[in-house]
Amino acid sequence: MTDTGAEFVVVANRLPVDKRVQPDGTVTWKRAPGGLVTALTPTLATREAAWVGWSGAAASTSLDEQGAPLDEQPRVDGIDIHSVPLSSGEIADYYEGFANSTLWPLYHDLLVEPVFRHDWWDTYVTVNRRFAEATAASAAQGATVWVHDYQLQLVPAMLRELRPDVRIGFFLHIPFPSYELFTRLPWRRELLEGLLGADLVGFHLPGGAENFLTLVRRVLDLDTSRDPVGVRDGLGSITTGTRTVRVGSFPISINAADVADQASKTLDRAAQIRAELGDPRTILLGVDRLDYTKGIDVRLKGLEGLFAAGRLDPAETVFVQLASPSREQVDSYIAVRNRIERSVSHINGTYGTTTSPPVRYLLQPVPRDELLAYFMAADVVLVTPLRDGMNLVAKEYAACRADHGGALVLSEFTGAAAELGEAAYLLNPYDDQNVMDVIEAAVTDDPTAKRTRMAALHQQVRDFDVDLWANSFLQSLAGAGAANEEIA
Ligand SMILES: O=P(O)(O)OC[C@H]1O[C@H](O[C@H]2O[C@H](CO)[C@@H](O)[C@H](O)[C@H]2O)[C@H](O)[C@@H](O)[C@@H]1O
Ligand SMILES: Cc1cn([C@@H]2O[C@H](COP(=O)(O)OP(=O)(O)O)[C@@H](O)[C@H]2O)c(=O)[nH]c1=O
Repeated sequence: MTDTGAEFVVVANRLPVDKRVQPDGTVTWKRAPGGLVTALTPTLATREAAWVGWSGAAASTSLDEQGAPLDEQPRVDGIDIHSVPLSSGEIADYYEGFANSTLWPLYHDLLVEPVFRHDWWDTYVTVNRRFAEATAASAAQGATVWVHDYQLQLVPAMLRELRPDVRIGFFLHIPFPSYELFTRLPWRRELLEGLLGADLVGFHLPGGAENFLTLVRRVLDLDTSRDPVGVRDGLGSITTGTRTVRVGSFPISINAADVADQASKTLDRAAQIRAELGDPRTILLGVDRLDYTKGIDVRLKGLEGLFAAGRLDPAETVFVQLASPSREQVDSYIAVRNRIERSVSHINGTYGTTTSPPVRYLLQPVPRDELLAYFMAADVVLVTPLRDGMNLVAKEYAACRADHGGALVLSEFTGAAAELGEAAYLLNPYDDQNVMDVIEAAVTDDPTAKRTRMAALHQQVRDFDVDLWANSFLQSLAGAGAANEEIA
């Protein structure tokens, strides 16, 4: 970053690092897990960049030995970090409240009932303004600013007011709902107007982009394009005052070559994992944040059904579920955790022995190398969300398997299904019978057929990687920004 600000600024709810304050007051910053962080790391490595976000902890007033405030702007892995402080009340009302108890369930097809509270909305506005102000202070003249996700939908308009000179892109990582769902929001106009501060608004899938165009047309009465939106191409457009906001579909991906390379170094550990699990005939694997959207209970129910019907032998099958704790103070997350843990106990109590339970469940974040070793050890990976914006786990598994081993079971209701659906074992998580049939097929299918499918999956993620995602978005943003600057 120069003295006058960074040329490229990422703005996201989460920093790509976690802040830890030790009992002696020492502060350390550690890389944090999560899809967005994983996806953007390679892009940032090639740019002089700043990242504005929240550390994940409540703001403290900790002082160093000289009585000065602890540094909230470290440089980590070559990125200038600008930490936006949130109080514990703001975490409750903005993050756990409006973001994850209102918007998250509403945008994920009402899998749980969204809560609409005006005090949460007020805090969402306050926190979005704080993010916009921190961004305005960190961006160089004419910088490119990339705002991410549902937690920050008001930032584009707030930032444009503070800094009309910068180019603003916004990308939504979760599904964008239909008119019928979105218009339940008492603040529907404000959220749409917030997004329209951007030069380019991006979604994973064309369907999200088209929902947005429809909403802007019907709620705000603005002129929009009506043609179908393409993938990385065929942008939609909205005319607002003298500006044109472009709207597009940019499916996120991963650094597949890097994942394949790292995975190839984990083969000894993968063999050890198989041995530690008792060398079963089949290892099934799930890897998720513990979220009700991920359908962890769907796969447990399917597995139980297959054991009960004698279609899979629990003595020869181990299902490993790696679950990373998430949003642990939110009621719906406490409820899904209880449901999953009851189901794991029930299956192990019914179909296991004291020495070989068929389900192994870990409620801890798993480091990357260990995760890749599990992918290499697994015969089948189960990705069964009821709804998911993309799902990078599915793409990471495909990238790992350069050996064309294993099989991917994938829900139709993930963004990833749009690209991987033909070669994966696709299932409908709402259909019990289909869940059992598809898991059974992925376990028992002819090995040659499985290898053909995995070869296609692997090639897909190699061809459409995260650089393509970032470059296509940023190129479209440059075009959209330049067109608006010409008019201004
Ligand atoms: O920050 P948290 O509350 O701990 O949640 C972690 C992230 O979850 C969501 O991820 C989404 O983005 C992925 C990458 O595009 C996508 O594959 C996945 O389908 C989405 O659910 C959320 O959107 C992020 O903001 C969170 O940081
Ligand atoms: C459970 C777990 C996951 N990871 C990594 O986190 C991301 C998850 O991304 P995805 O798009 O599948 O879903 P969300 O963003 O969570 O909604 C992926 O890169 C995983 O490899 C991890 O590093 N450690 C974990 O324990």
